[in-house]
Amino acid sequence: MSPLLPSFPPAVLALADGTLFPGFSIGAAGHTSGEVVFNTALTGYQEIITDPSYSRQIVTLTYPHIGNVGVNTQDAESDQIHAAGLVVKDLSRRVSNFRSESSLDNYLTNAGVLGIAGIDTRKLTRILRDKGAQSGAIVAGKIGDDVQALGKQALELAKAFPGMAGLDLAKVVTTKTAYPWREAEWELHGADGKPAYKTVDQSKPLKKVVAYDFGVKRNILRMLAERGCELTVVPAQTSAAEVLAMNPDGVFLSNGPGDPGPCDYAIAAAKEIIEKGVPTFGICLGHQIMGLAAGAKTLKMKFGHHGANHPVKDLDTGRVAITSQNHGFAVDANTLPSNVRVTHVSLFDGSLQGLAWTDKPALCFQGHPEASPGPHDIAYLFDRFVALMNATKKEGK
Ligand SMILES: NC(=O)CC[C@H](N)C(=O)O
Repeated sequence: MSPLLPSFPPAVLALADGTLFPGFSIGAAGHTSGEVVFNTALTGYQEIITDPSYSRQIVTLTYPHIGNVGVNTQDAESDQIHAAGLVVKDLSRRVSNFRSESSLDNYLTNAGVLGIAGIDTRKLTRILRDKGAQSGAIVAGKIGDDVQALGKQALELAKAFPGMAGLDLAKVVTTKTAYPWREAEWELHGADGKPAYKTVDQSKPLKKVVAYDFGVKRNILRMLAERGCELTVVPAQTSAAEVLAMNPDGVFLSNGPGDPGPCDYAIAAAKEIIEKGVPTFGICLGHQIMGLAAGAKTLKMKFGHHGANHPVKDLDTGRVAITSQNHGFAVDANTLPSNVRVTHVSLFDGSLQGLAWTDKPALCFQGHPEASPGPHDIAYLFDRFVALMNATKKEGK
């Protein structure tokens, strides 16, 4: 075991295929299970584990040195850690960053979330890449605990986790009540190095946007607000009638965890809103829900896309964008109706990345244009949504 963490209690990660990875417990003690996925981003561990789309997933970070910049209040993408567990190679023993408020280890512990360090994440990633994402579990014990017994328990839990297919988690992680959002992007400046948040610029023509929260990341809301959107964030199960009664200029469907297939309430709402001709934009789970609303099917990918370096081609401009990705399901390109066209494809595996409706003001993207973490190459999709709203005559105006 890694000599770097001699004073940490033992923990074992088990995969459902029977592979055991003994390591050291970081964060909370106890046990957790979920789908084990790997993320190849080099930065942004705090944004990753607080992304609600990771609910019920144990995230392996392939970058080997994690925790060195600590954690802070501003970089959380939601109000809690959503990943079911965290797997790293080396946990940085020192935290050094002017924005750091706490260590990753403490952050996990305070949130009651388990992590495991000292794992050969390259070996683990090769298994997940070759066999596909699979169920797994972490059991974290106390110093002196029998590692074999921990492993046995972890394997039982791993085998008992049913997998992500069929799981509707959007309605689990969504906000309970609607709320307004006015915070725009932030900048780092000032002697204290604290971020300064901008609010919606009232001098620009404002757009009223209703945002469905299926597990929304804050930076999406900020990037929409930055572009003059006054947002009302609504629970996942809000009906189309309620949304349309707000007379929005546009509707946004957020990212979120789980399988899009069982989200029948959201698929029905998206269908009605798109058919009404209200400009609609979806990201990740929102994109999948829009695809299902159009009559297409979704499929489970072998190991999905989780990272911040995924090349995606814009078929309209021919330009390649390096994008952030986090999804395990995808819209099946072979099932698209004739009024929906493919706008973006992944240059890693050719899978479908973006859609636009030919007869309605609607578009959606499988990856994460808000990045956080990741490059901003594809942030122009937010501008396209605003342009769609500008080009669409609102009923009654
Ligand atoms: N980031 C997301 O919205 C993920 C969507 C969906 N849960 C998937 O895994 O494909």
